[in-house]
Amino acid sequence: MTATDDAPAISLTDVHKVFPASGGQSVAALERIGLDVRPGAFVSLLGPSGCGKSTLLRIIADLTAPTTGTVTVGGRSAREARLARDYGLVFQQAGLLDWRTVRRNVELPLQVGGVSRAERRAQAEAMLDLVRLGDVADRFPWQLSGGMQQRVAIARALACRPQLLLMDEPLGALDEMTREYLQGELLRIWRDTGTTVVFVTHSVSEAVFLSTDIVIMSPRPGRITRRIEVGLPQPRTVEDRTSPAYFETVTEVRKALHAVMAEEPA
Ligand SMILES: Nc1ncnc2c1ncn2[C@@H]1O[C@H](COP(=O)(O)OP(=O)(O)OP(=O)(O)O)[C@@H](O)[C@H]1O
Repeated sequence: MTATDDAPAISLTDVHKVFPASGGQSVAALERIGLDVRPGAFVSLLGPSGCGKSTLLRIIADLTAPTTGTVTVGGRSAREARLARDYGLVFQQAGLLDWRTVRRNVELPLQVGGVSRAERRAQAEAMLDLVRLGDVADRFPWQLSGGMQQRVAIARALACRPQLLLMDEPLGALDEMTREYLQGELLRIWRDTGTTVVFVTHSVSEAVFLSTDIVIMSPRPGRITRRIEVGLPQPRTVEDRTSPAYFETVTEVRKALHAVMAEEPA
């Protein structure tokens, strides 16, 4: 489970992804992607619909193979990292099993990995405490709010103590208040665990509040056009959302996105 000490958490070199499309055509979903992510970073992928954010995340997770190019996760191939359960995944929908209690949902990846009953119970409880849901461990997912379900999904993704957390619009389906609350919670969990995070979002304000780095992408073909380091102080708090530095960064990111949109054919 240990990565090579000074290896980047993720490294992509000259990654291309072409999907077949109807009528014998093809879609260049990603072109010439080069990206290094340092351990402990919180990197957001931001860009208009269809620029390849999810495809990039899926390639890092080894759920999709790149057409060409190389991907390493913690110094090993994406496949080796997947087999070593070196990352956790969270999607927009929590995807919990309704017939299993919250605790047994969090235990599932440990059970699949052959971890003993006592150990997986202890680990699930630690993760539920981390997301502050220890008191609902014996309930079923359908008895929880959408925000609580997403917190269970985060606990499940962290159950194997991965070095990397890959999140595809994990807060996208939640109402604004719950979303803001969970952004704060996510920052706390990121600090407590030291996990590297790659986070797909459409929200500029969310990306600025959460990230150490924002990667801006453009579509057709999907490319990285800019990387913006977010210099806001850590640890961030709700008050940071009203600071001049926060608004300056939001404006900078918005301008970078507008530049991408301006290149789009009408
Ligand atoms: N399995 C697939 N087969 C064919 N084309 C695909 C497939 N998956 C993605 N694509 C195409 O690749 C491009 C990038 O898609 P992707 O879902 O990665 O973009 P995205 O930036 O995540 O979009 P959104 O913000 O709308 O979720 C799009 O043109 C999409 O239609």
